[in-house]
Amino acid sequence: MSKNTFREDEQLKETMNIKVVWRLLSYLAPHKLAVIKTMMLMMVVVAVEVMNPFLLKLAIDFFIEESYSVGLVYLGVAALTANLIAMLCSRHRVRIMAQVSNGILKNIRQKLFNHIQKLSFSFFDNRPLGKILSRIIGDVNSLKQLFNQSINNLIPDIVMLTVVVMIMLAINVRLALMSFILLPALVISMFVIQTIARKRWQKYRQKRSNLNAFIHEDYSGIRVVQSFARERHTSKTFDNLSRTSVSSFLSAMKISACFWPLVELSWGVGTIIIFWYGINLINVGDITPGDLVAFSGYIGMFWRPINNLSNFYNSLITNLAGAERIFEVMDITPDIVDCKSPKILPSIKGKVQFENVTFKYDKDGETVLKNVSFKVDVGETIALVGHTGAGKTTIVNLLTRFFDTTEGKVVVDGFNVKEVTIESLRSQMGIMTQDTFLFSGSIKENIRYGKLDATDEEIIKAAKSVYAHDFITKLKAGYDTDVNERGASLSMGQRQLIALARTLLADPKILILDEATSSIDTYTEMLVQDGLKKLLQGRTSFIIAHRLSTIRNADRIMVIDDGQIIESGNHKELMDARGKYYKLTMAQYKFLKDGA
Ligand SMILES: Nc1ncnc2c1ncn2[C@@H]1O[C@H](COP(=O)(O)OP(=O)(O)OP(=O)(O)O)[C@@H](O)[C@H]1O
Repeated sequence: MSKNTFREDEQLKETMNIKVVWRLLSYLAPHKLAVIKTMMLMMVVVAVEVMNPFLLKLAIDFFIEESYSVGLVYLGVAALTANLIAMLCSRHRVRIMAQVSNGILKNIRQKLFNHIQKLSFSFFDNRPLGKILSRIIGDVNSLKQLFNQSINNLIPDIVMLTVVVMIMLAINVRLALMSFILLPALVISMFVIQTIARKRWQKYRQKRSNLNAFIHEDYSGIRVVQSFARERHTSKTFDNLSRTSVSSFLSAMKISACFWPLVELSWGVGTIIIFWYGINLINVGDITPGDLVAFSGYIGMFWRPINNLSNFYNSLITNLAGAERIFEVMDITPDIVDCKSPKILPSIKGKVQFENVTFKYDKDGETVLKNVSFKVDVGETIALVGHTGAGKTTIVNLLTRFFDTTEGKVVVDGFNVKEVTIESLRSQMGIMTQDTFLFSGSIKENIRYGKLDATDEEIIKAAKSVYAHDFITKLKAGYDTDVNERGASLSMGQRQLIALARTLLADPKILILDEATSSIDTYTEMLVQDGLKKLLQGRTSFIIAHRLSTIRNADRIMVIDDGQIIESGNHKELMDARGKYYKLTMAQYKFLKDGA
């Protein structure tokens, strides 16, 4: 699968709108009580609002016409009290719903974050980090408005509309039917608009995601950008992406903006029709003037929820694209998952066996490992050497189950790695890869990452064993020195030493060091090797290194070439055999000698 870059739009699977909506609504389930409470509060508000025009009709048709001022005062006081209560209920409702909608967003974001963390390397390999961030932050935020509106307006507006329609029908059926005359045309136009708008909002979210991906990539590679003085070039790319994002937004907005004028036009025309028709009905004695005044109050209450509902519909269309993108990621199943009834790998000794392992990264891709078999005894140190791209890292990727074998099996202490839980397997392995990643925080915190409950003494001991202690204590704040994001304030070699201490602190039974000391100077490496020798005792370890002096003392050296083990033995045996290992060693020796 080719990597989706900032240059390409992410493709979404078509999902039915209604399914996405139901799925979104299911997040309301844990907040049932709060929603019911809000609805009850809203009922009070709706009842008072609906009552107001009726009180006006009473005032006009009875108290004013019959000059009964005491009744008018009572009516005024009752109306004022009812409206005050409604106002308090409304305030309380808004507060509850703010809590509910924020709770839902937190829940969705947490779920998405946890899910993405479990996804396989291929997920991360195939899309830029900026696009992933765009989903966790941008798309989840876009749901906020949707939830706020849906809870605050949707249900109350539907209730209000139903009650008002019933009252209008009760006042006068013909007048009421006249009010609904424009509705079918409005619904059809809205449907047409939404079909176009949804596509446009999807496009906008894709373009925004591309922009995020580019910003993330550019800032991550800022050293390369600046060292090649490519700032003008990247600014131009940014400008292009940003323009595309803005124009896709404007294009979507243009169509969405048709919603409100349409509703307002219908509202205006509808009101004119009612007054024209209502006056005719008064003239023939079908309704009283009070009925028409009350009706004109209800007509406002009829169109306002319709306006709100159309706003909600508009916001649903606008933000549904965000929800679709969130659910699409949630539905991706990791390539590597626990089998149906996995065993917990008991505390291992460290015996490893590869049985006829064949592997391809992609189904249709190249075969990277070809029928590889070997056995490693408890405590053995195995070195994997070979040309770039020969398949060394792939072997340890299969052992740690970052990928699954295409054929054959990988066995640890008699257990097929596919049949045990991933957590019980990986928690007994210490893996240090080429890209030494340090988290923002202090050196101490970074080393402690290997064992979260480690004491300061244990941390210092681990650092001492890899000869990191000396340079750490020379730093201004010692172990409390901040390493900045990704360890930017340290040299590559220093970062590797810290990562090495972190891996060793975890006290793994199987240790994997993939180019773990490649950036450390030869002298320090010699010291580190010395320290490692003691630490490797009793542990099975796999060491991958291009610098062959690093692995000279390994119990066994396996030479990988074109996905196969072509030589295996200790340094002396392989040198005596004068095969590939001998050639590689001599070539390196000559290179160093010529360079000296
Ligand atoms: N995630 C991946 N998806 C597809 N192909 C991959 C992936 N990782 C590695 N490969 C391919 O698999 C082959 C073996 O890669 P591997 O990383 O195992 O080599 P290596 O011997 O460790 O190389 P190096 O010494 O450069 O680290 C290479 O041809 C590489 O292009």
